[in-house]
Amino acid sequence: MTLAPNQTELLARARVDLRMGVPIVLTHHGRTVMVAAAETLSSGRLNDMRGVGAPVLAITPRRAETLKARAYSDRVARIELPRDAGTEWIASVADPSDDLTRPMKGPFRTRRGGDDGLEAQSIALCKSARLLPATVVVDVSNTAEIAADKNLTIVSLDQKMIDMLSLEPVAHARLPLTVSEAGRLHIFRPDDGSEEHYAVEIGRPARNEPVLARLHSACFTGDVLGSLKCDCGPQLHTALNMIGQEGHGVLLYLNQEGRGIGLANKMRAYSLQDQGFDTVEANHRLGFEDDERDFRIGAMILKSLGFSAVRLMTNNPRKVARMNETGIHVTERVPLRVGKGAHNQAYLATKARKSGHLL
Ligand SMILES: Nc1nc2c(ncn2[C@@H]2O[C@H](COP(=O)(O)OP(=O)(O)OP(=O)(O)O)[C@@H](O)[C@H]2O)c(=O)[nH]1
Ligand SMILES: [Zn+2]
Repeated sequence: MTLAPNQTELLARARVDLRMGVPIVLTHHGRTVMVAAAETLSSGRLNDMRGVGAPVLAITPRRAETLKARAYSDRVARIELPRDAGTEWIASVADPSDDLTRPMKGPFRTRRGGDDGLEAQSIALCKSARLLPATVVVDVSNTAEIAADKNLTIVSLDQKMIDMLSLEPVAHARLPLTVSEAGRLHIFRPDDGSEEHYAVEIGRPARNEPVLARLHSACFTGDVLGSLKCDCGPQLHTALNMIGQEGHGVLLYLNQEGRGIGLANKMRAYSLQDQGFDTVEANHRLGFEDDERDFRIGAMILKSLGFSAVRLMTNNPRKVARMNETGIHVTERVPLRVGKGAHNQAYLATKARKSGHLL
């Protein structure tokens, strides 16, 4: 046991720094870089980073494709920052909101060859901080001096990243609901400092039988505001009703807003959808994959509650596949087709066509 923060804890700290616009330092196998999130970097700090060396703007291959920039790698594209490029230039490359009104972005000089591991890691950090997936990265020669002098968070990635997230149950209490008075809400806290997730248990489902279950991803707009752009609100309430009628079951409310990109990025995606792009194209233009969710979280919560088999309420075959792969046996898929209307018809059709959802 040591007082000093470990790698997971330093990464949590680094995510907050990036959100606040404070650069961080990443090291791996003798290479050291300073990293800032494109979205939050100020002009003053950009100038400071230029004093260290020649920065690149790291973006995802998805975003590079939209910008017609060569990625030379399947994990990251590194655009050389022109001498006169300021934060406005960086924002216009990272953020697609004005792509249509300013179609002539570029041409871009991208770096080829060399080690791009830290650039790729920096983008993964931005994604987990729910920021736009774009970073300004500069190689640093005098690590100790820079970090000690400026008090920046330094994270060494030499140790293999522990991909095995773990979640702890922190509290639960009785919660009578409209659909059933026998409700109980459980809170689970990930050990990497990310958002907590919830399980609504109704009745006292037997642990040795397949439980009627829903893995619901947070949708503030649909679940809370009653947005007509998606089917989330009706799916949430129908699932709770079905479990209530059966008398036993569990609904996981996973804080993976916007298929894991966060609400701010989802609103950026909605704005692109208003410009004519569909839900998948909008994610790609922003630099994200179609779906950035980690469904292992759902499986871990189910296991922690003592379940090993589910009758899963979903139209998404990926959820079924991921549950089976992560040790939760799906004995039956229970369709959940509700909430179709004029505003979300095209959205649901795109999910069926491009993401394999069952209509
Ligand atoms: N990025 C993005 N996310 C969206 C959009 N519309 C809805 N979402 C999010 O999509 C997720 C929908 O989650 P779910 O309903 O659990 O999942 P699903 O993949 O549709 O599968 P099932 O509902 O189980 O059939 C929520 O996190 C919403 O916030 C969109 O246009 N773009
Ligand atoms: Zn929704």
